[in-house]
Amino acid sequence: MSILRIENCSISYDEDKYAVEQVSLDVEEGEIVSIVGESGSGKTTLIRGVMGLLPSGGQISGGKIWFKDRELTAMTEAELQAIRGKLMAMIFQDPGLSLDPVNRIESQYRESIRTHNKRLSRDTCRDMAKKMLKAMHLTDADRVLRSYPIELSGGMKQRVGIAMGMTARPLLLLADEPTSALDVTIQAQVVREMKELRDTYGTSIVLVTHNMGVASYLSDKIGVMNQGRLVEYGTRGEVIFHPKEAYTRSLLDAVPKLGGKRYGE
Ligand SMILES: Nc1ncnc2c1ncn2[C@@H]1O[C@H](COP(=O)(O)OP(=O)(O)OP(=O)(O)O)[C@@H](O)[C@H]1O
Repeated sequence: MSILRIENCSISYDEDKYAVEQVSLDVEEGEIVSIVGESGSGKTTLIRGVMGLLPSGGQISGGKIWFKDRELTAMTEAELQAIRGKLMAMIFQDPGLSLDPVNRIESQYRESIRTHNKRLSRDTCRDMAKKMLKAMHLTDADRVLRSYPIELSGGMKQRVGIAMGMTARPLLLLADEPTSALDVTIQAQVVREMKELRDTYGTSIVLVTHNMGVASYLSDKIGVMNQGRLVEYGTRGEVIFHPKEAYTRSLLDAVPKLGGKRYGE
């Protein structure tokens, strides 16, 4: 069954220009879909539109978005809020920005869990947090929980962000460039850990990235956006090895080769 279905969706900030134009795509249960494209191609706008979190001035000007059998584009803000964070979570590019610098990780984590489960005890919240932090390979979870954000590295903060997003076991995780602020080695680890989370919990993931290498490693399907349009959409194998569009080929050609190979095959 589709977890996310986007049908002919257009999103605009100005009346006469579309940031996203007539995009349609399907994300199945447990599937990882990457949306690739250059800066300004509309990737962030598309996933913010799915979450109902467009910046002011942005609006869905056409089409429909479905989460399972419920139409998101017909929901009130209160209905969307009930879904956000619980069934559908979003992770942002800069892990530092979503954490409050003056509070320890544990209290922020607890607050995020209690948004949807008000009655859970401190101990229960702590156990839930520790379990998910360990799943993200933060082995010294106690120390992480005691820390302030400034005491953690960029990679650790991003793992905390992903763990927090995953604690409610959402069916869909939307991740906007979740690794691009990290250095290359840490990036590869975090990407691998996201894949493990999908394997463990069956979460569908939509990943926005400008990095075709990351998309190729992680995805079941890849969508390519150019100037607001989804110009290519298919399985990883189709898009990487048999791209239909010259634009996709140009993105593929830009991926650096490692040991004469680009995609580890
Ligand atoms: N808050 C906003 N107000 C007005 N226009 C915006 C706003 N946010 C984005 N846009 C415009 O919408 C288009 C798509 O931008 P978007 O940020 O979705 O692209 P992107 O592919 O995610 O780029 P990046 O990789 O740089 O984040 C661009 O033309 C951009 O200028």
